[in-house]
Amino acid sequence: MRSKAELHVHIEGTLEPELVVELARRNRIELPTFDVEAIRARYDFADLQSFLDIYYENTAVLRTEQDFYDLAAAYLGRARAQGVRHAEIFFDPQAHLSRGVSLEVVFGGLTAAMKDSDVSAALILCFLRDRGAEEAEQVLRAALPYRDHFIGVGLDSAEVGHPPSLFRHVFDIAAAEGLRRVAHAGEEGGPDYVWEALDILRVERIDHGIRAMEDPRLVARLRDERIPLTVCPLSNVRLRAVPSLRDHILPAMLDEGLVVTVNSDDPAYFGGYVEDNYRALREELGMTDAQLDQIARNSFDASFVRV
Ligand SMILES: Nc1ncnc2[nH]cnc12
Ligand SMILES: [Zn+2]
Repeated sequence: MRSKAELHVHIEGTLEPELVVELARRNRIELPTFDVEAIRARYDFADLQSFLDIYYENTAVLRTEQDFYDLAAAYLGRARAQGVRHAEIFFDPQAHLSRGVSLEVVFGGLTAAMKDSDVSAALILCFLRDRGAEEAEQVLRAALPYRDHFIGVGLDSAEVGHPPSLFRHVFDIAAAEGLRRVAHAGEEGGPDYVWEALDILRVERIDHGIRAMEDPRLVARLRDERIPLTVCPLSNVRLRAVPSLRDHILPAMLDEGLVVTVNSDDPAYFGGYVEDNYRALREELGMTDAQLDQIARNSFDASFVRV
């Protein structure tokens, strides 16, 4: 199996139904069902928002440092089995702060699991764009005492209607703190969101970015500046950003000379971890070993931490 880095995975998106049930029992939280197959049966999504509704609902079972430890330890173990040598992991502090779970608990559990793993790992703090720029700035300021625990900031959650330009100021603060910058753009939103992420937020990677392919000038910019794109093929299929894997634009992105990487996004929800994405590209899209080798090399070139 190829060694690879994973650059686009949300730790909350690695919460498998089995762990949802275990943590709900441990924390005495009521669930609509304790049947893991019934939970999984709900994972039939019409679009990004219908997924996010369930994703945030399930995070309610994460309460204690031990819960965050168990979540990250489970992901790192699975990632290791899929050839991941290094992971740059997103987390959504607002999804926890809003439930009364402190940053100390979140950072404590995640970083302890990272220390105990032999997979190299780093955290990227994501702002929930649908909660606005003011709250994003509050979260960043609250997280600065934990500055040593994360390497960068990102922008996720419901894309359309929440353009990157709204977050200029908080990304400026992050840059001044020496934090790396990424943003989800061009997943459901158009190429204009990718332009804004580059020009206004000064991001160093684009998360998803598949719709950038609609704008030849943007494709040229991404190629010329070697801006990496963290593409998530199984996610795009499950969230209906593309009709099927066979229709995915990823091979064309590679042909354009873009620095494409392949990632799992929210593997507990989308039917596979990162190697499962590589395998699907080979089996369903007929991508060659040489193409997949290039993608794996790109993942190390595009990572913020050298391994
Ligand atoms: N694919 C995705 N897009 C936007 N926000 C997310 N949060 C978790 N997964 C996401
Ligand atoms: Zn994502």
